[in-house]
Amino acid sequence: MDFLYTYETLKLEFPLVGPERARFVILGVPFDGTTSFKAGARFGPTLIRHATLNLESYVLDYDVDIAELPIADIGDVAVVAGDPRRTADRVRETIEELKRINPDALPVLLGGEHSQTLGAVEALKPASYVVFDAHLDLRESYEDNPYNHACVARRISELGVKEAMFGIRSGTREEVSYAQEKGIPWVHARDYSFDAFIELVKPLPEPVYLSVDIDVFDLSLVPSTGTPEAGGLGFWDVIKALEWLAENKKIAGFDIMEVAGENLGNPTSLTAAKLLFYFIGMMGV
Ligand SMILES: N=C(N)NCCCCNCCCN
Ligand SMILES: [Mn+2]
Ligand SMILES: [Mn+2]
Repeated sequence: MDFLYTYETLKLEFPLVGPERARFVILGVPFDGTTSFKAGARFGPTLIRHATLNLESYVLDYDVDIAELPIADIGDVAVVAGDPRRTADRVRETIEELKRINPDALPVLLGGEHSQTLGAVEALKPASYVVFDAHLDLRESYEDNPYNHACVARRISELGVKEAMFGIRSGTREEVSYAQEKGIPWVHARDYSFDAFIELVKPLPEPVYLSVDIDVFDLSLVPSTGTPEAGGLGFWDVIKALEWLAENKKIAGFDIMEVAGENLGNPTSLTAAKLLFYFIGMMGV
């Protein structure tokens, strides 16, 4: 099966299936055209796939070997350099193609800038958007571009998708007012607790699109990301929250975004790869 806009990349090390038969379909989005601080998100998908080589496919916690699950990797989207909107259109079209041949497929995006989550949300039309992020991403526009990574949650909210945000520790006064005006709940990283998480996600309508901007973690875990911020969440905080969602909500799609760097095996990619295996493992139980 060929997709219009994707090309082949490094694969995971265990046997994969075709996208027609897969339950999990990995898609890389190596875009970093609007990155404002640290470069290198274009290498995110390759870095994450490479970092998986370090991991056992058996996830101890769930007694699940993800090598036995039907996973496809359809490669990376060919980006339109410097154009987040046209690249996100390609993400949307690729996911639409995928859903036509396999309506049950769960897209798993590896990024790449957070701007590209918009394309996945447009394709999947979830009722809710749950995001782990250091940043509110609610700007009307940033650096003259409404499709900049710093605006993605704003664009998604304008689609009428209900949102809830966790691990936040950066935003502007305007973003905070917008969240307040629209009733978008968010939990500051320093106030984060599992109970606070449950309280906000329980009432959300399904299906839920789940997005992890890797910068939600404390920067000691993820130094290589576009806009790193001190004071973030721990690895198990996020895993525990995802486990609750996997158990209690229908998930439309999942992504791990903003992984960057130029060195194979960097800590950020290892954090992202571990998160990827845990997510597939918990969904595969
Ligand atoms: N969603 C995001 N990653 N937002 C952060 C955008 C960059 C803000 N830099 C502001 C620097 C002011 N000196
Ligand atoms: Mn962020
Ligand atoms: Mn973000």
